Amino acid sequence: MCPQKQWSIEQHLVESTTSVLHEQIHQKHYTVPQHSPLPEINVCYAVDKPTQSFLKHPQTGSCQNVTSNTTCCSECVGLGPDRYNQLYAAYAWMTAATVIPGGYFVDRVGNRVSAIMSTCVAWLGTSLFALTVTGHIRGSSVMFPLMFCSRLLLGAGTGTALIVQDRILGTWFADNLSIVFSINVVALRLGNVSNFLLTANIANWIGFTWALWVGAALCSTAVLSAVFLSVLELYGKKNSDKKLTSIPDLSEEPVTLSRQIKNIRLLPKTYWLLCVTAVCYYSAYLPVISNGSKYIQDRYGYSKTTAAYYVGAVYDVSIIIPPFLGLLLKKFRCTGLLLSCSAILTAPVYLLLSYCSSIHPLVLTIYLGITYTTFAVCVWPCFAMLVQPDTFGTAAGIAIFMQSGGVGMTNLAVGKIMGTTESSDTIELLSKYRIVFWVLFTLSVLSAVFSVATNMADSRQNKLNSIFMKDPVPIEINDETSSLLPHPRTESRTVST
Ligand SMILES: C[C@H](N)C(=O)N[C@@H](CCCCN)C(=O)O
Repeated sequence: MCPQKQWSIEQHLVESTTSVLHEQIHQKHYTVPQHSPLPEINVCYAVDKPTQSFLKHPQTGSCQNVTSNTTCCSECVGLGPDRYNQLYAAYAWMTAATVIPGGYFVDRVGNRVSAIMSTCVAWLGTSLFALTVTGHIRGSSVMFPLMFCSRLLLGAGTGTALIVQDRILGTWFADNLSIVFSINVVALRLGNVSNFLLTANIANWIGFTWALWVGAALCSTAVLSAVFLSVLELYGKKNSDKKLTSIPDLSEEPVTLSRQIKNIRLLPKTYWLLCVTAVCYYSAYLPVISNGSKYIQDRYGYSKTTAAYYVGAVYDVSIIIPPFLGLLLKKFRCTGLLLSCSAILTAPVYLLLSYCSSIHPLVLTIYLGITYTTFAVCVWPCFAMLVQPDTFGTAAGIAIFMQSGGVGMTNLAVGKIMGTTESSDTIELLSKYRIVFWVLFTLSVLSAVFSVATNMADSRQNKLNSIFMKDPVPIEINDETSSLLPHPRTESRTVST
């Protein structure tokens, strides 16, 4: 199945030598980035890969009583791996727990209030985390509980902020969904990459504590952006010559729970099929991002830095190609079809990573970057095309809740397969990786199947592929009391005044 090319020992030695050079150049660069919503929020992460060494290192505080043969880290706070990973879990599960009520909250109070409140909560979380490693709190018995609380706040804030972000794009740019969502993916990934380029270097330059405070200060730009956005939205709604949104202002009929429940029940089948498509895709893709660096070290023999650099290539691609994809979709208006193509073309990469060591891992990570980026640029605008803005928050909350649940379960499954302690036998280790890749491949195939089912379910109205629409139906933004408009939302729309 794969072109057979055995890497000789010499080749591995050459590779490991050059990777040492890489180490000098790219130290602390591409460790595994994590997904994050609003680009400004991205600097809100207090716990991320570049700072993990300061957090996990067992040695804490001053180094006076450290014996010569013990590594010392006066900056470190000594959480250890278990408590460090509890901070990640706190964030992930809080995001999942809050996105549904958060999405309803967004629909109820509108973009402006929810944008400001969600970014304030995230900023509070980041600031609290910085406080925990400052002064007398650092190393005290309350440090970790406060850290844990800060991660809960961050999870609640960023999860809701992600929904607000997409709702604003879907509300204000319904005529250019592909373009704006592709730019959004670029902003997200720029946030990831800049976060990993800056955080560790700042920590090394002015110390870990100050690095976290710099992060908290940068996170405040998310709040300032939300305030500026709110001013713009107010101005836009008062001065625009067309009704840009069907979202009721507070002065109009408020969004009620019963109305939202009715609207959710009225959501088309395509929405639910799209949710499953996204769940399966991200459940397969994200574990590769989080475990890819270690796998590349174990499977191909690269250094930690080189391996992380190769995994980071996924995000390099995500910074470059989205605008081109957005322009392509704007012209051909076949978002649903491209979604299926990306899902189908992603599936083989999991088996190639597992079985074809003769293919350079960088080739496969760049390939994954292209298919993932195409999928991300397509899937989120599809939600905006299927759901009206006044229900989008609740609907997006359900979608992200399902996605978080799927990703969480897949990560647990991967952990169970790999075992609590890493196998020292390479053959056994690689056979465990192979099982993992078969699980991810299966999820990816399911994602492709459900993406095709989504397009088939949409084929009557062609909301996702308006290129096939015979006579584009003008979108009438009628009174806000109606629930879901019968008309499909397409890239080209006519709105009533
Ligand atoms: C993991 C997180 N919930 C997520 O889905 N991240 C997506 C968000 C893309 C948002 C586009 N408006 C990603 O691909 O990073």
